[in-house]
Amino acid sequence: MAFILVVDDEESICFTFRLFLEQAGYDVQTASSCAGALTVIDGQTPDLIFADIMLGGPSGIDLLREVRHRGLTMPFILITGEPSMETAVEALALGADEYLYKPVDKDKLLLAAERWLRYKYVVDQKQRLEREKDELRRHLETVFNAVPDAIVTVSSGFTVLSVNEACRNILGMDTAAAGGQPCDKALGSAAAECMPLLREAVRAGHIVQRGGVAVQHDRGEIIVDISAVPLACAATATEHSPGTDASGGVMLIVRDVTRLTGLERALAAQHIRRSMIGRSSVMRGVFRLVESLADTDTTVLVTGESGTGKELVADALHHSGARAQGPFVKVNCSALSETLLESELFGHVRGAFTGATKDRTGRIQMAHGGTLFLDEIGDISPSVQLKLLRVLQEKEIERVGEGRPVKVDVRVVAATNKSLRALVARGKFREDLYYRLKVVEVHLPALRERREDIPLLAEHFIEEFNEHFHRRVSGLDSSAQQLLVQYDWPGNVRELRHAVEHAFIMAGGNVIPAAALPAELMQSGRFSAQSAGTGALRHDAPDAAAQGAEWKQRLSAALKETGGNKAKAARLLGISRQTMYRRLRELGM
Ligand SMILES: Nc1ncnc2c1ncn2[C@@H]1O[C@H](COP(=O)(O)OP(=O)(O)OP(=O)(O)O)[C@@H](O)[C@H]1O
Repeated sequence: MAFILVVDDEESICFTFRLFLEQAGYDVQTASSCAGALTVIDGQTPDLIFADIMLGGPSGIDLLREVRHRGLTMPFILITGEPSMETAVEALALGADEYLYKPVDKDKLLLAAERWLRYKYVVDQKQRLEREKDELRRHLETVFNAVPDAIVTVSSGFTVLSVNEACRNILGMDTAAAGGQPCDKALGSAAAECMPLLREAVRAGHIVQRGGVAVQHDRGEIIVDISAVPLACAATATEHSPGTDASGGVMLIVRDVTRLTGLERALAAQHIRRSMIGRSSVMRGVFRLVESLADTDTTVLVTGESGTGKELVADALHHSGARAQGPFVKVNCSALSETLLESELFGHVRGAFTGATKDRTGRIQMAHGGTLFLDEIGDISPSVQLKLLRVLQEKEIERVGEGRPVKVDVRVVAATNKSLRALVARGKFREDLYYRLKVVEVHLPALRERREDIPLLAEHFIEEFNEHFHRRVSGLDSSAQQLLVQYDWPGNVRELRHAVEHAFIMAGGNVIPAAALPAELMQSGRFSAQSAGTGALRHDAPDAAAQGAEWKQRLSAALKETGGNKAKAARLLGISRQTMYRRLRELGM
């Protein structure tokens, strides 16, 4: 409720004014002198004052002067019985809002009260909004200066409007002098990287970003992510809305990611070393090479015998590099016929050939923004070779049956266990494609060339199986380890993994004995070449009985594991079904 003070030395006026105003719903106090009025004001600030000029002592004008002197801005209405030009002028000059002549009737009084209280409400609201706006501006300024990213607002004519504190550290800017300067001058050495993005954002009217940009700085080189955001875009937070009017200027945001990049590199290296096991110097060299290639877009050819980990290398190159967020698409080139491979890789349009009932996106296009892994690349036909060459040279594809090329952004990693050089020599593989693929070659050595990695790999697989089968196998006994290290591993790490899985399942206890290993390994050790070939037991050997018992144990374990399924048990033991039946017969099982 509005509070009104009425000041008059005539008691009857105070009484009637109070009556009329209270009836209209106002809270009213009266005073008969200037001093009395000031006592009321000290207790509670009125929203409106009506004061007679003549108060029989200090006048209403003195009261007005004191009120304004105290910085109070409420409407002040002077009332006089003897209007004079001079007092009216003085009153208005001192800040009186209205000058009323007696007699003041009810309507005149209420009209004045209502008008001036409404005016006061509007003025109060405006002042409150301005205070809030000031507070918000101060708050934003604090945030603007506290954010760790360098922020520069730039007019559409590329003049610096404002900069925050972080610009000093990240861009080496003189933040006090930057406002009003041409942007390229204020940005100094960062201008070469930032200006094209600012221009593009103004031109296109949408956010333009670039990551991992190296900027020279007095602290040396730093790596930054740069975004240029049209201010209209920032205001409406409509990211990537093409066509936004950028005439309001652009905001440049520069984030120092030097430390982050270092951490990412360390994480990437960790990823590679965790997924790929090996301590031999040759494998350490492979890891170093893979780490250094992860962040590049270079085409990589991974070579090595089957099972040496070529796919793991492709996977590590993708997942520890800049394309990790993009797709990793694998194509096994030897698994498909020429036509199928072509449409699998490049896609096709409906009706391109019999059976092409609808449009299909090829794997290369699916890998856009990521990595395409072409396994068994040595097996592709001459026509696919030619098309692939175009992908590597032009970075574009053409779907089968469509004459229109489409741009693609893929990193190609190819793998082969064949000698592409020999295929080139025999005219089976295009030389130009060979060199395009082999920009960098990662060669994986056969397992027999790095026997020191075998115990480590076996341990790694046992841990994996422990987790998978919920067991606690602690490792291999020394003879089993010896067998693993001596064996030649024609199937390389894949074969080792299968052998350890086999032994893990066969072994009843917590330590894996040599007897639990697959037949081929046993044969390479204690069984004769003849038995290795036929799978027959050597009853003439001095330890035939022991071997028989061992086999009995292995066969029962395998049958138990497979729920009595002999075919599966034979597979588990690495022997043919016929051998399995023969052994069961021989051992009376
Ligand atoms: N260094 C390694 N550390 C751990 N596991 C490995 C390593 N190398 C290979 N492997 C494992 O061996 C198996 C075969 O690996 P991968 O498929 O990568 O080989 P490849 O060379 O691509 O084989 P292929 O030529 O037959 O396609 C996989 O189970 C893989 O996890």
